[in-house]
Amino acid sequence: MKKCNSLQEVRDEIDVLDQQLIELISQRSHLIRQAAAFKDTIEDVKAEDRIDDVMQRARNKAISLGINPNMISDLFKVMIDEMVETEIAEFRNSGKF
Ligand SMILES: C=C(O[C@@H]1C=C(C(=O)O)C=C[C@H]1O)C(=O)O
Repeated sequence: MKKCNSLQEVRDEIDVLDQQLIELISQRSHLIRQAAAFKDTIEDVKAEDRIDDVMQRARNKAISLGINPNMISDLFKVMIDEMVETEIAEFRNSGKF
């Protein structure tokens, strides 16, 4: 991680990372929509076991990086809840439901 020499430099670095985070979340969101095409039921769309795996992997990664796993769980919960809703809408629009 880069060592910054001023508050402005810190903020500039944060601003760049925030944009990258949003771009990654956007890419994730587009992938989630594609998943609907490979599913047959609403239970498949929700895939609770897969959510548990994703959450556990995210928590483990947070712990390995020394950041609070509960913060990551909270962020992922908001993100996944929203994305599953989007996938359900995509699934319904596909006419399979
Ligand atoms: C993308 C999927 O669909 C849903 C979205 C998930 C996610 O946001 O990671 C995980 C499981 C499903 O609830 C999937 O089944 O992999």
